[in-house]
Amino acid sequence: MSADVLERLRGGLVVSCQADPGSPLRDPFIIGRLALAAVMGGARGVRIQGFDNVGAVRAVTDVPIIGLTKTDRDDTDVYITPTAAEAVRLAELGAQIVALDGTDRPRPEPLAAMFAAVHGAGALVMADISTVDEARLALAAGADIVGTTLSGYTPHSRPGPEADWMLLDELRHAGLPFAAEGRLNAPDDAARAMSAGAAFVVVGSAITRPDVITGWFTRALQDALPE
Ligand SMILES: CC(=O)N[C@H](C=O)[C@@H](O)[C@H](O)[C@H](O)COP(=O)(O)O
Repeated sequence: MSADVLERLRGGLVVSCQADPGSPLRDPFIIGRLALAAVMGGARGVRIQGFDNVGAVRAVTDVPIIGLTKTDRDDTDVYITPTAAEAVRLAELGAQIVALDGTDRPRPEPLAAMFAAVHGAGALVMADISTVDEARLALAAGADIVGTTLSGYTPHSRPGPEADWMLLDELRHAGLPFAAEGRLNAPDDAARAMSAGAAFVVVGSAITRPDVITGWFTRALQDALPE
């Protein structure tokens, strides 16, 4: 795998097509349809969670797939692709990029070994980080790109209803290659992230979680009701 796949994504939108436990969209056929709709709208790539979903999406489109698993484990807070075996399986199923937790939290397997396994399987590594220090460490350990995915989701990163704009600035000033991901909930946010130096932008909820989007609207209506 060459870095060509990153060039295909550069300057473009990646749509994360995921359905959480309990969602009526949690079905590989539906995830495949969401991915096709995203491609129809101009997405350069898709971010897909789970083996069955990666397989289903690979069967219907050849756009680059960023694959990941979400695995709840008792021994660690790391849940995005926590093991090399999962990472390699994603690559075998057709993910050209494997996303995995690149935070500095205790993890079941060392980062460098996981990166080597992904590269050995012919895929690239997107390390999902929550701070600029984690980005530095992950890139030094061999990640091909970092994603701001986990900012706000670790105890030591900035929480907030908005994207972590400060982290984007820090990554740019440090000269580190990054994808912007997380709480980019409007086209203007995506454009701002690109202007802030992102190689590409990943949007999930605002495009593919209708339950979440509906909640934004219903809450706005409730707030607008007269007392
Ligand atoms: C923190 C975490 O587990 N993020 C997940 C990573 O794959 C997804 O649930 C998000 O939808 C994705 O990162 C895109 O973000 P947003 O949905 O905010 O556009």
